[in-house]
Amino acid sequence: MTVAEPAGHDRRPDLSGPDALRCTGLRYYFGSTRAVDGVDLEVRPGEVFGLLGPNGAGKTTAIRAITTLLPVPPGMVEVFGHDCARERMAVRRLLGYVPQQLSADSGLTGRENVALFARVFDVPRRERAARVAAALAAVGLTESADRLAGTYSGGMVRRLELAQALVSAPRLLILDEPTIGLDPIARTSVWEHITRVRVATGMTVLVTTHYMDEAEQNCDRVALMHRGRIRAVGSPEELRAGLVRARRSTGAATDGPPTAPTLEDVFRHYAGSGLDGRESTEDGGDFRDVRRTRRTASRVG
Ligand SMILES: Nc1ncnc2c1ncn2[C@@H]1O[C@H](COP(=O)(O)OP(=O)(O)OP(=O)(O)O)[C@@H](O)[C@H]1O
Repeated sequence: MTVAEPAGHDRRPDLSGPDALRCTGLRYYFGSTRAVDGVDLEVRPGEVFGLLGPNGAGKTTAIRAITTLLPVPPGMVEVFGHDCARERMAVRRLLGYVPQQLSADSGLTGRENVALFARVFDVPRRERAARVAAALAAVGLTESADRLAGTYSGGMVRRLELAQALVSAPRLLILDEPTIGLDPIARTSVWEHITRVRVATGMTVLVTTHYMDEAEQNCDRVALMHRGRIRAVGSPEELRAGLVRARRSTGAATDGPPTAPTLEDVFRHYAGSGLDGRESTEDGGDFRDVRRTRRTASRVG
């Protein structure tokens, strides 16, 4: 597969260089609401890293700080060694960002949507057409490239937005809930394309989700976030093994036949509530999901 990338782009991640992302005591408060409350995080070059948490955990706020859309003091966020506060433009050039709010224009074709991003991100004029075509091919939209985005299905719109983010050949691709509101087949398809692009380019991927099954299947490591704080970090296997050890040490695993813990169990252990936000639905978790799904539907329809 040919994926849009600059000449000389090394497909293997440089593990000797700085972390793809480093957050040190990252904080962001909206008035008295501590949306992000002292987050330390390292994402290694080339990994797919999942930020997991229920509605309101602080994932989007953290992502907006990382993408320089919210101002944070120097020293809190670095992308490939560049400080988000001091070197904002350098950081932006390294990032591809697919926000939760849908960003494709339904009145433009798929190709025009991606071309717009190529212009905004200063892809050299003579490379643009080839890079746009390669980004569309990377997400399986070549056949539909000249149709209006307003005629696309929800999964196709999400893939189009992925192509928009890929056309500038980012080193760190950030996806905020990339599969929210999609049916299981479309979710699988979006993930297949993310994985193929990652393998083809060696880019680092940071993704937020509250779908545990997606995190289990697609992330090398995950951070469990709850009420603005990171409660645990590791590969899904490490986190599950840690819970088995914790249960053994407290004697909790001795009753009945052993059951392999899920990431949901791990999250409950560290956060005291489920990743599905069941305990937080009273403050609107379900409503926000419905609202988001509607937003997706209205853009697609
Ligand atoms: N613009 C804002 N003004 C005030 N409070 C906000 C704002 N944006 C987010 N918050 C609050 O900050 C907290 C974290 O919200 P955030 O959207 O970062 O969580 P999240 O984990 O991304 O949730 P979701 O999965 O629902 O998007 C919540 O309590 C939320 O109500």
